Amino acid sequence: MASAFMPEQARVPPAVQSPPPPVSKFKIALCQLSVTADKERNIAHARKAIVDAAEKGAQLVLLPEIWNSPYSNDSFPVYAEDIDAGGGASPSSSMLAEVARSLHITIIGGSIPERAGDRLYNTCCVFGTDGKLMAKHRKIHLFDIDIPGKITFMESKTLTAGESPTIVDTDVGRIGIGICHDICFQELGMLYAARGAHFLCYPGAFNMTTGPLHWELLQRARAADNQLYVATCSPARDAGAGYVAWGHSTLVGPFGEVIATTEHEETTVIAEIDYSLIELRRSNLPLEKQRRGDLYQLVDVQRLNSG
Ligand SMILES: O=C(O)CCC(=O)C(=O)O
Repeated sequence: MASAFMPEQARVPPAVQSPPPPVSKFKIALCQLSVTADKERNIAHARKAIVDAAEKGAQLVLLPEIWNSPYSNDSFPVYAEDIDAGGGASPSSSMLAEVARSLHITIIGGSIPERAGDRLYNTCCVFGTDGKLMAKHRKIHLFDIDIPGKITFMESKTLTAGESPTIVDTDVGRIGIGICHDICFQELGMLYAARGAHFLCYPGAFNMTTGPLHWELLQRARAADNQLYVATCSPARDAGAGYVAWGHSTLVGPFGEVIATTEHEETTVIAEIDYSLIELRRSNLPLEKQRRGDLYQLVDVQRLNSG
């Protein structure tokens, strides 16, 4: 028999309405970069792609997961940078801060291996138009997979999982950040939507096994579930690399529609985001009003714990 009883800890504050976005329309660039073993080259190469994207009108630039280093457990400790140390300890994030400030754009800086004390994280830095570091997201769900004969990879061999969801108010809207495998967990996307996000950004590097099946499916699902924009950005594919990335960086709109995408070569996808579509889709199909909060609820643990 159905019960009306709702345990105390499942009573969460109501969802936050998305605040009016600071811009209604803007261009985003997804820089699907080639990545090599040469870190200096990777940094200069990323800078050039960002400058080119800004020249084409992009106000928000998204980079791939692990764009300054090969994606491997051997490389993470070697390429890791101490983002908080200052004084040139993180050439990758210094470049992003400088270019965001000089071009007056918002950058979601993909991810790089981060060193913090004796731990390593897979970390995304968000820079505002003044070049300030606005947020740092450490990948919450580490990618451990074992499909014999196809793909085995254990991020947990070297990396530590982040402990916090990351949502950030930028000049181009309220953005929820996830890194790659974080996209598989729908609760995180729902949580960001419940906290008023307009947009979810996932730097990612899916592979040749899960990429064809899950990459676009998950992006469209997160967008359609939550009626907001979703963008992903992958490294370009290098068939000779130890880890072969799927590519296919994509922007999805709030009806689950693919707005812009690409294949696996190096390129920059530039597309327009129109936030008025979020309201349109939410009034066409009012999922939030139809939701049966009397039967099930998402528990926002952080909001519960903060009283
Ligand atoms: O979830 C997947 O299938 C791929 C995830 C991944 O490649 C990653 O987290 O780096």
